[in-house]
Amino acid sequence: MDPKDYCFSTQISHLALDIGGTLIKLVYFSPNGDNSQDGSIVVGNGCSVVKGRLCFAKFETRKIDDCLDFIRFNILQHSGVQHPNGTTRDKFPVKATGGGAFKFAELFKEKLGIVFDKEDEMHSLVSGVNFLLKTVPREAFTYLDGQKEFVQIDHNDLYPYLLVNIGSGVSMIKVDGDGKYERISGTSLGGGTFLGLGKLLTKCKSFDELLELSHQGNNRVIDMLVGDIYGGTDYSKIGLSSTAIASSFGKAISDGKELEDYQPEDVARSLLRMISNNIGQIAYLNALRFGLKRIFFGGFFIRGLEYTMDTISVAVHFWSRGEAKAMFLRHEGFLGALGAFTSYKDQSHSNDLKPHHQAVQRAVLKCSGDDSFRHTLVAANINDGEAIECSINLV
Ligand SMILES: Nc1ncnc2c1ncn2[C@@H]1O[C@H](COP(=O)(O)OP(=O)(O)O)[C@@H](O)[C@H]1O
Ligand SMILES: CC(C)(COP(=O)(O)O)[C@@H](O)C(=O)NCCC(=O)O
Repeated sequence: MDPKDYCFSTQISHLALDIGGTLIKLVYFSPNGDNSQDGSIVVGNGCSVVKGRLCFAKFETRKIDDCLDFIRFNILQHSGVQHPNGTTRDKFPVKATGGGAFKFAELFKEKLGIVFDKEDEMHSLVSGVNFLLKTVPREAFTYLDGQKEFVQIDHNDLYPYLLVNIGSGVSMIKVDGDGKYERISGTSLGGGTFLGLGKLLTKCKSFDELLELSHQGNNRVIDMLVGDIYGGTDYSKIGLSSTAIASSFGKAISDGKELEDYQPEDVARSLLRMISNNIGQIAYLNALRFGLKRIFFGGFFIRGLEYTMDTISVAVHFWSRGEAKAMFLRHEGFLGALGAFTSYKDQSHSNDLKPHHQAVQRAVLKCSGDDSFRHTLVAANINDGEAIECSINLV
């Protein structure tokens, strides 16, 4: 990882982590160098506004030591919170969500002197999506037939919607407003299944390698199509074309082949299609249960991959007969971390802390066009989303 890809122009003042089953996601605020001396501009009511960027990074959970090093060297020491000898000089409030906020709490305390301020995972996911949809322009888009189209979000007509977060596993949450939500379903066949089965079946070592393989593959070599069963014709009476998948991996039962006889790229393609299709279908069924027309898909499984988004969109479109719409998010993998970040506003104010360690107290991540601050989106490390220019209020 090259430090130049991250935002370290000045001290990092706020950090939120989402520690999941597969990946650790980080969102941190890097104030601009052009703020006044203490990094802030006073705007009245004892409130100061700091301009800067929300930056994003991710690590594999199994390589948690890399994440600890990153935080130690690039955030704590860089911000003067920790001496190079490891002693911690200041309190640095860190928001944490995901299962790892519990599992690794002791480790972070022991290695970095950080005590997590824990936020609920579902709550954070919902806060993250609402924040993105309400404040970041051109965040949500549809993807169908190779066409990406940004969706204009009407703030007065945002709810209800279904959020489908595809991480290691999949959570489906009906969202009715800010902090108003219910987890209505889920499935254990998620991104972890794709990666886990993919590693076993293709011997590839990483998610990126598996995706790369899937690009080159042809799922029809392994999937049993309707046409394979119906002698090349459609089953039009029930609306199934001859090219529709009748049974994922179904050809493998009759080909008399071993795993080695299949090309790994075809296996990867079939697997990606199976997982994406299945999630699209379960999502649609849950949307139907509650009469929801809009479905937002998040989680790092999607990774902006056209084939994945197309498969999910087609599944939703097909099963809902065009009634429901699948939508995707540019910061798809950072929903939980962003949600945890926005929860800084709930913290109580402490006068003892330096400005850059103060709690963010108002509802206060302003990126939208209707305030006086510029909100250009800045390209950053393409693997880790895009930095978001914004300002935060310190009270
Ligand atoms: N670089 C990567 N390494 C591992 N898995 C990745 C990577 N990029 C995307 N993924 C996919 O994203 C999934 C994890 O998504 P994420 O939303 O971070 O879930 P979690 O919170 O459970 O870690 C993985 O199971 C895998 O399918
Ligand atoms: C347990 C989890 C919320 C953890 O979140 P994750 O780390 O997978 O993002 C998620 O894996 C999940 O919802 N699994 C599906 C369980 C089920 O409903 O069958």
